[in-house]
Amino acid sequence: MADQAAPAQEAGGVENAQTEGSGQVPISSMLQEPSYDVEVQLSDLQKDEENPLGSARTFQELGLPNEVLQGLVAMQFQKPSKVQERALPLMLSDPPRNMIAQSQSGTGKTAAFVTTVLSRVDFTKPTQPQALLLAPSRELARQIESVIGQIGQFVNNLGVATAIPGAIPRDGRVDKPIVVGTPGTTMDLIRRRQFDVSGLRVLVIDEADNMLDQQGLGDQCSRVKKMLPETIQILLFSATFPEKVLKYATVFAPSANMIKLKVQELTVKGISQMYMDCPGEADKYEILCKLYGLMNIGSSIIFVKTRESANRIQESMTRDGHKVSVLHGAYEGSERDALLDDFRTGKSKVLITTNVLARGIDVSTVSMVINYDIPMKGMGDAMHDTETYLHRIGRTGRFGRVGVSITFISDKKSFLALQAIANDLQVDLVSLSPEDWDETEKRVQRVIKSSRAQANFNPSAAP
Ligand SMILES: Nc1ncnc2c1ncn2[C@@H]1O[C@H](COP(=O)(O)OP(=O)(O)OP(=O)(O)O)[C@@H](O)[C@H]1O
Repeated sequence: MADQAAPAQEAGGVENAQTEGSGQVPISSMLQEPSYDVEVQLSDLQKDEENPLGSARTFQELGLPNEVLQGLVAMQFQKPSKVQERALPLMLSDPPRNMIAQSQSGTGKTAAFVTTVLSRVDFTKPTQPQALLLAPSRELARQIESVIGQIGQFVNNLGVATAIPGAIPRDGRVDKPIVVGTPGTTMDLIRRRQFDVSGLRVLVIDEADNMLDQQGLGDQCSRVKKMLPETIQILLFSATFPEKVLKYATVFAPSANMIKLKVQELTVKGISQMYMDCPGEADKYEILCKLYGLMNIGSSIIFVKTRESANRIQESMTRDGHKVSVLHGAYEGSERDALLDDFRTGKSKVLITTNVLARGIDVSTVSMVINYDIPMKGMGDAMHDTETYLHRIGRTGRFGRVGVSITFISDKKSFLALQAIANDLQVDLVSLSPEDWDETEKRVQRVIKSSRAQANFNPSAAP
């Protein structure tokens, strides 16, 4: 069976999310001056106990194996973030206990579960799969593989297999201690007996709310789990856990330790959330080009609803002299890999994509995210999708960086949807007007400049 990581609708959000857009606060009344401070450096943020990056302890105090510690030091991780500090001791305790952990986008969840996996695996058995990590897209699986390679660079016999389409030949075997994959391919490999799961001791599910969603990947993940040893330690991670999915998560990972965020903690302070009030749908394209024409933005991502509109916008922007790439689920795996690699290295700076890249992708140079189409979900796109909004804007403002998100609204439906999202997240949004480009430029450039300055200030947050 093929992976459902890139469905035709490219809906990466949680279909069953319980989002109550009840209170009616007019967006215009939420207007505020953006506040960010370039002078705040990562080391300062990490001293702040209230900050999600802050912590009272050091990695050395967490009792990690030496070679893993060395890897963290080599990555210039000076201190654990809050989720790392709190989750690591719980995940590493004996006997192993399940974990459900929520923490804001870009606060180091990946490093937390990768560190756990590297600490749990017995590398003297280099051909025996012992840890399985599942992610919703091939891009995220490859990224996790790369983080394992970095944090695990001093581990003897480190081996990682990727269970993504095309990676393991039909007659091949999964014979590495760590396996990272998408659920469909992983399920196929287990069923075809190419993947011996009997020695697995840890299962990590990243973007767990999305992965356990019964309308999407939930069925595949449940099937995979049924084939694994009953005693396996289950670790579920995400920036969002809507109540309904959380309930199922507690069944999927019974008796789990839990780290949860309050609603007002969901957003990352460094992301300056703005919206562009476009006169109509037909004006959005021109406004987008004007934004890119006026400003020197650096790396940015433009999220649209469908593959077709992604292609259309890319073709038009290219014709109009902008250098932009497009990535979505219709591309072949190897093309997708090359496109994202080019974006990571800065070879391409503007990426137009769908929800397939809404979650998890970590490119620290991204200073702007555009929601060209506001994320919606449900039959006929009837409902605003707060979770996908949060994950999309979380592609910027990573680990103490600042960034800007601009959501385009063009009619009553999109206006109300954004209002409901702002209400769900209890955030203020800054209004941008296509009538006043001087002001727009000033507001956006201020954040972009801060983002650049910050990258220079702060070597450990630099790409
Ligand atoms: N303790 C640390 N010190 C410094 N940088 C860190 C630390 N932990 C993680 N990072 C860096 O922060 C960035 C974001 O981390 P990561 O991708 O793990 O976030 P995440 O919480 O998984 O985000 P998302 O919710 O988007 O999946 C990465 O570039 C990572 O290298």
